[in-house]
Amino acid sequence: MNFTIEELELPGILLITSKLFRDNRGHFQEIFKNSVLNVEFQQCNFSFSQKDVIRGLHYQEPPNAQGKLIVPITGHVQDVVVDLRKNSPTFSQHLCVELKCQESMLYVPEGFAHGFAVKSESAHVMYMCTQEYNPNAERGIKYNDPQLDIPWAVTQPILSTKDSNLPLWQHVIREQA
Ligand SMILES: Cc1cn([C@H]2C[C@H](O)[C@@H](COP(=O)(O)OP(=O)(O)O[C@H]3O[C@@H](C)C(=O)[C@@H](O)[C@H]3O)O2)c(=O)[nH]c1=O
Repeated sequence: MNFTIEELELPGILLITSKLFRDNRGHFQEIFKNSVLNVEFQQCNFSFSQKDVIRGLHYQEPPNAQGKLIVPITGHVQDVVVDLRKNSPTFSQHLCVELKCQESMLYVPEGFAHGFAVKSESAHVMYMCTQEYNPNAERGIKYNDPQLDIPWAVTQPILSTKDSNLPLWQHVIREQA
């Protein structure tokens, strides 16, 4: 078995490591195997970001909610998830996980908002999604929402205009109630 999987403090969030096979050419690594993580993916994305970028916090509304396998291809990111599952004992709680290329990946099931901050000079991040992108279902929460109080590793982030204007947690929850 080339993988180790550890469920973290928020139920359903899986930290995944995969064995690195080194040889005289370089190295080889498995990223995903259906027998290890029994998830069906519908889309695969790839983004490049410079240091101090924060992307997030993003999610899609059901029935377009996405589970995501986050794979840093280069660099080092602080990955952040927020539990949006109303019936979850950890509803509204967040988790920050350090992800380094070749060392760690994260599986984030449906029902979480997701984002990351780039700690290295740059980072290429690939992520596989269980549902296709749907701009009408796309939602977000302001990364620095005071109620969520996430200890971001980047204090003066580079953001997209869209992410600078995301609503606060209290408005998101009110809309969903
Ligand atoms: C996410 C996405 C974006 N796009 C387009 C929309 C937009 O014009 C451009 C850039 O989109 P965004 O600014 O939303 O990209 P980005 O901020 O990188 O969005 C991503 O952030 C991370 C944290 C996630 O968890 C992802 O699910 C996704 O929401 O790409 C697609 O065509 N397909 C997609 O699947």
